[in-house]
Amino acid sequence: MGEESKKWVLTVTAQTPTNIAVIKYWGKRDENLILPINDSISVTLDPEHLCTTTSVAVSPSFDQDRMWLNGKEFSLAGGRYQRCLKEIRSRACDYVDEKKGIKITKKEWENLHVHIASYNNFPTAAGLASSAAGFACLVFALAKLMNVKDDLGTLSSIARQGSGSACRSLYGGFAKWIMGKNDNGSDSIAVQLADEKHWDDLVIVIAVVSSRQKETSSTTGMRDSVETSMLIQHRAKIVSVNYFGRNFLGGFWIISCVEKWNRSEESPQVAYTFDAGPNAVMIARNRKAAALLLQRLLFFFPPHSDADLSSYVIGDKSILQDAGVKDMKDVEALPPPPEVSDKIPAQQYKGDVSYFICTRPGKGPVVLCDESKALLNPETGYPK
Ligand SMILES: Nc1ncnc2c1ncn2[C@@H]1O[C@H](COP(=O)(O)OP(=O)(O)OP(=O)(O)O)[C@@H](O)[C@H]1O
Ligand SMILES: C[C@@](O)(CCOP(=O)(O)OP(=O)(O)O)CC(=O)O
Repeated sequence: MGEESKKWVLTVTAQTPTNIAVIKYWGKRDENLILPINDSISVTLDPEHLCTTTSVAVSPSFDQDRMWLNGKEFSLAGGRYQRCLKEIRSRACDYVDEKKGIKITKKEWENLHVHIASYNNFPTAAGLASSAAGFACLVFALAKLMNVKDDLGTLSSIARQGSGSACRSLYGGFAKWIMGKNDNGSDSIAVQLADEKHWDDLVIVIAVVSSRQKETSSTTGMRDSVETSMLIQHRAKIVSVNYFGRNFLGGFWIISCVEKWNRSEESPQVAYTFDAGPNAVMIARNRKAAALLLQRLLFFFPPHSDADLSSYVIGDKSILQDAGVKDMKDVEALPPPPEVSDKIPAQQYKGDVSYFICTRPGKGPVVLCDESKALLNPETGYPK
């Protein structure tokens, strides 16, 4: 290849949502292929509030595959990254861009290196499913770059090999990861159950108790559970006992607040769930329930007095308006919820929650055409 022809760079940028499981994946029957021991179901969260953006580039001038995560170079040596790259490369198709004079044959993709730059707009490895959005975005962006023609089900089975929960992030709305039966994992794929419009007034409120990196990863946590627990089918309990760790109390008081309220109503208003960490995820059946929930949460878990409300409740702030809370004065004026007994003064937990994220079901992966959103320079293929 002449020096002139080494100059071209081809890039694609994609954005992919994260997801929260309502029926959890917990435990693998195959650690390498990442095959689960049960089906799982999740809600995809609105990428406007929580998402990964990944730019990928290919150029004959690159001499190795490289990745930058949240601005820092990140090794691609791990087996999970290598497997995703290999699977996508093996499905690459001929690509022609006559205007730019680029022609890449299926065979040539095998020897071309890629650059990857990714950014999570939320804390990484803190129990907010960064690996789910991250691997889904990596696989989706690479598939677009390499002109892969396979369907989303196949892409989900590749993302699964990066991180199990990632396979569900290939779809908007509500997704199911079918565990499958085959030893080679070919039938362990995710499917969409319903799109994001199916239940469009569902509101998800995440109490971020700690955005520090987790002390135990999901991978290690579920391996320990499978190896040591005879009660894996009761894993919800096991997760809470083993992995709340230091921030256990924040999560515990949130459960207690939600339970008390649900019991006082005719039917449950809010469901709650935890992934492998202390952050509580609450799912309100509609906006009215979400506003009432937020009033309760802000009453029991007010921010420190010097905090700024707009950074304490982030995401879909319209729920704050529905709750009638405009500023810190409104937070301080919130009365104890009616289900709290008049005789015992309600206990409040100031500062126990770092912040709340209000969000809703969202759309699946998209390609971003706006050049300003790209993380790699289109001329050089290096981070901007
Ligand atoms: N944008 C990204 N692109 C590629 N890989 C990512 C990205 N973000 C996170 N990861 C990978 O995921 C790992 C973090 O996954 P981990 O399961 O420990 O935490 P989490 O996904 O944030 O939490 P959980 O899965 O328990 O909800 C990172 O170390 C990195 O390898
Ligand atoms: C508690 C969970 O969030 C576990 C997620 O585990 P990961 O998908 O992060 O684990 P690996 O497959 O080892 O990468 C439940 C769920 O998302 O279903």
